[in-house]
Amino acid sequence: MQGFFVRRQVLSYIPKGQEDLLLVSTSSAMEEGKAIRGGIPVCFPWFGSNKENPDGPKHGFARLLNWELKSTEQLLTGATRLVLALNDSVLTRPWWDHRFASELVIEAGEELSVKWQVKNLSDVPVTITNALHSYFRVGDISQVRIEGLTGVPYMEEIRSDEAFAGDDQSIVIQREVDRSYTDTTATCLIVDAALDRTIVVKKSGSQSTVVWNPWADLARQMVDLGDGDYQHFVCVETANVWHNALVIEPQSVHVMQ
Ligand SMILES: O=P(O)(O)OC[C@H]1O[C@@H](O)[C@H](O)[C@@H](O)[C@@H]1O
Repeated sequence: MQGFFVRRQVLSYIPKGQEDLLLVSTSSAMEEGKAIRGGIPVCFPWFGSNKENPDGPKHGFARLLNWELKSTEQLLTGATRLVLALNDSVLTRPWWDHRFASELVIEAGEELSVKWQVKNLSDVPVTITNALHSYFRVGDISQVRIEGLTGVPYMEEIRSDEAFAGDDQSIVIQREVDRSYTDTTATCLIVDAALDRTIVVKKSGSQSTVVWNPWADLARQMVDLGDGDYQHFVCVETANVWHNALVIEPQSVHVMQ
């Protein structure tokens, strides 16, 4: 196994003898203040646009700022553990005027584990939406099947403001897909025929799963996505969105993994 991280997120995780589990576009920005197009960005304290503060950055500020590296450790299992921290500061309060302490615990060994937690240090309850916005690498998007979301209702903003009833089959992506599945804690499987592997996405502390691929037209308009990149990833995101937004009481912690 090999792993690569920046002080914001995981970039890469290469299981022994396999292709990288994740994709980062070669056209991605890498400087602080700009989102990284790939790996596992953290969306917090809101997912998508912030309706109360439309000038706030899309998907929140956590993916734009460098976090503090708190520790690195080699575990007895041989895995590597990194702990990153992001607290409220003069950089975050203009966007979201709440006090918080957040940690990202990354363990890369036989499996990759990403645990994100946030403590509300304000004296009022706060409402957040969030996501671990994983870009999973696939051999060929048109040969991918996503299992685990059969029958789960979803929102698909590009088609309607109304919720869709769940599909009765596993998901196949043949056009732009931007779906927020709600009220689901299910494990998902990304069955990748071209790379002959199945990625198992387990989660906890998450009631929503977002599935996104921009497909060719939207991908062409994205300056930070290289030609043909859309064919080689699918985002299956561990999230809390729409009516699954979280209310965190003062001094309480929410953990999502
Ligand atoms: O371009 P961004 O801000 O990284 O967002 C990428 C996509 O992220 C997905 O999670 C959203 O559901 C999409 O609506 C969005 O387009």
